[in-house]
Amino acid sequence: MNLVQDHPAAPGGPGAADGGEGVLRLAGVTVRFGGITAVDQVALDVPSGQVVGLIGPNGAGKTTLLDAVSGLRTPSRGRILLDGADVTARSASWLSRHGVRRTFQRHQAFGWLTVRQNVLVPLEWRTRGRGLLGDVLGLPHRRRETGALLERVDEVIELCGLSEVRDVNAATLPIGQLRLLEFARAIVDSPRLLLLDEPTSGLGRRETELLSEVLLGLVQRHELTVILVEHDIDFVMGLVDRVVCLVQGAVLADGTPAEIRRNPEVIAAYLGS
Ligand SMILES: Nc1ncnc2c1ncn2[C@@H]1O[C@H](COP(=O)(O)OP(=O)(O)OP(=O)(O)O)[C@@H](O)[C@H]1O
Repeated sequence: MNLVQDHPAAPGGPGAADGGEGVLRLAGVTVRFGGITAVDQVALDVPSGQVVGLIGPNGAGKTTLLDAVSGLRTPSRGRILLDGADVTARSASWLSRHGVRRTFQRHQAFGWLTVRQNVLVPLEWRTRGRGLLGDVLGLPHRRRETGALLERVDEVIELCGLSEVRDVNAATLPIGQLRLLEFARAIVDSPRLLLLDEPTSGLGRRETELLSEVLLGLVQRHELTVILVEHDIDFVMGLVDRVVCLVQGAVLADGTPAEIRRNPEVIAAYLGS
């Protein structure tokens, strides 16, 4: 089974609506919480295979923007297009089945499941509700399908340096391995668009390097499109093609890492001298 980016396309097909050519297009996306405008008319086109760093001070709206793109929060105004199709009102589960996967600042692993079982969970939908763990004991053709999914799970566990703790309950893992598990869960179903919310927080230097290597490998091999929210500026700048700086919900600057590093407004608002 080829799990690499074989998600159903968004209805309308690639580029079908509005002439959208990028994987993701944000048009005037605004998210309000009562009187607070957390995201303010953000417009962004992200082409396939691009790695975008989303930076900005605390409270700038970075996580809220990821929430909107991943379907956890419906924008108050504006539109979100995926492969040219309007997905503004789509649910998080619909978007995840169509290749939009994410991590969270606080990991979402199930503590009572092993690492392997945790990494299986995002693949459950591919069994059409039959129950993946139950399939292991099922009919021969089901066992073959399930075998391919388990192979993929073990491949990702190894890629993320978690093989030694594969059968350990997640609750007993240190924070660094929990973050890597969160990352493994986000990539196991071969997303087209990967949204990472501060993936290096809690990681040691070696783990950060590992994450960076795995991410670069995925981007190079599979044209994975990534939006990365991160405060570790060296990590961001070394990894991304493009940096977008948000301040008070709005885009302050958008450019290459080198352009952003020397942008006086970004330096004043966030980077410092
Ligand atoms: N559920 C909510 N209800 C009300 N206000 C919220 C909610 N979530 C976020 N906010 C507000 O929206 C603004 C943007 O918050 P958000 O968490 O998106 O910022 P951020 O850039 O991700 O910050 P950080 O770098 O600290 O994670 C902040 O003013 C925050 O207090």
